[in-house]
Amino acid sequence: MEGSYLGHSYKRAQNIVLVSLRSYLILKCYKNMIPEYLTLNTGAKMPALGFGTWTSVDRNIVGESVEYAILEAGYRLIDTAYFYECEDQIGEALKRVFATGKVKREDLFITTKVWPTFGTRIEEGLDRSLADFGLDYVDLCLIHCPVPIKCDSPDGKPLWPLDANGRMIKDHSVTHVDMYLQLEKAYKSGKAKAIGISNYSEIYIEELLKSASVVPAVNQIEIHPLLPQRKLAEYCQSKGIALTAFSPFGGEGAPILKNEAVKSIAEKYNVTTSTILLSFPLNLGISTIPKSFKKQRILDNLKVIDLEQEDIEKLIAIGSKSPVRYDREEFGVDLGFEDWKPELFP
Ligand SMILES: NC(=O)C1=CN([C@@H]2O[C@H](COP(=O)(O)OP(=O)(O)OC[C@H]3O[C@@H](n4cnc5c(N)ncnc54)[C@H](OP(=O)(O)O)[C@@H]3O)[C@@H](O)[C@H]2O)C=CC1
Ligand SMILES: O=C1Nc2ccccc2C1=O
Repeated sequence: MEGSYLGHSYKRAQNIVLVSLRSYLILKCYKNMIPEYLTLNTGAKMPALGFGTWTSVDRNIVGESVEYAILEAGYRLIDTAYFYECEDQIGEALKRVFATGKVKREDLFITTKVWPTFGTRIEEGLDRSLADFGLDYVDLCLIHCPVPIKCDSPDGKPLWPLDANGRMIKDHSVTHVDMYLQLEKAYKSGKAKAIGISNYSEIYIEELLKSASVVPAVNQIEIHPLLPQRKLAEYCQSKGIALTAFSPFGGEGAPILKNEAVKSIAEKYNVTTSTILLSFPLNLGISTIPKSFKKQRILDNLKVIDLEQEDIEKLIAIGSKSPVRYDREEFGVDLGFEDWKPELFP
């Protein structure tokens, strides 16, 4: 009796172990569908989900938000730019983070962007960011956008010089290809472990690749269900250029969180709409960098899930016919995006 009882409990234990092992393996495969990192064409691993830092409303709390995001929430990628005018605050935050001894420089992936008022002095633009950070290298440095902007002052300001007609003043003495070739020098000097581009459409990338000796590691562009940019994304991926989706919620005020079609997919999975919007690029192998300076949202924005193929397709369909671009800055040139509508940029 005792023997059979022991035998029974042994079998039960064995079953429990087998079932647990099977669940673990299923869960492991399931979890693995969303990448934790993207491997760049340099071989470096870039965290797939990072922390955005651009704001026009609450710049005074960028530093403390970055500190919280790294130390309390566990973000390891910080996305910033000279244009955001907060890199000094981020530098101070990084010093506080390193002083805890819990996170080291090599645990973090810092992305910055050189603003094109430094069109003829790209390396100097990067040096200014490095000085503000108090770092001797960044993990990724991007040309912020492919339109050189006129500037005569050492600090690259004004960032958005306008002529008497309110048009942004371009610098015709330099091309977007020249800007990138200067960035290649910074890469070769080790100040940027990887280099890339931002706001580049296919036509600009084609031109760039004819002269570049270093294929951009990343193109950072606006991507979300209302602007899926599938053709550009697939083109970049075919060239070994990883993508980062900016404005995953549609930018300030997070307008896409109110989209009914996205909401109904969130209901199906019993998750928040923000989880769906962040899971969307990740399920397509695209990294993303949501911005929030609110503690609970900083934590919430780490929640992502695997989406079924039919839902990924539903999300792509939302903006495929009539894409909506929220980042509508007027550079005075056609940036060559498929959804470009001149009337949006009068
Ligand atoms: N390369 C480029 O040209 C560009 C790059 N970027 C980068 O991409 C990052 C992200 O894009 P961004 O334009 O900031 O916009 P996002 O799409 O990340 O949206 C930010 C807005 O969403 C709100 N928000 C964040 N999380 C939540 C949540 N869980 N629930 C409700 N609201 C939320 C934020 O408010 P709150 O802070 O109050 O939570 C803020 O108003 C930028 O910060 C920047 O680093 C952005 C634009 C252009
Ligand atoms: O995050 C950003 N917000 C912006 C607004 C205008 C131009 C560039 C950017 C960014 O990179």
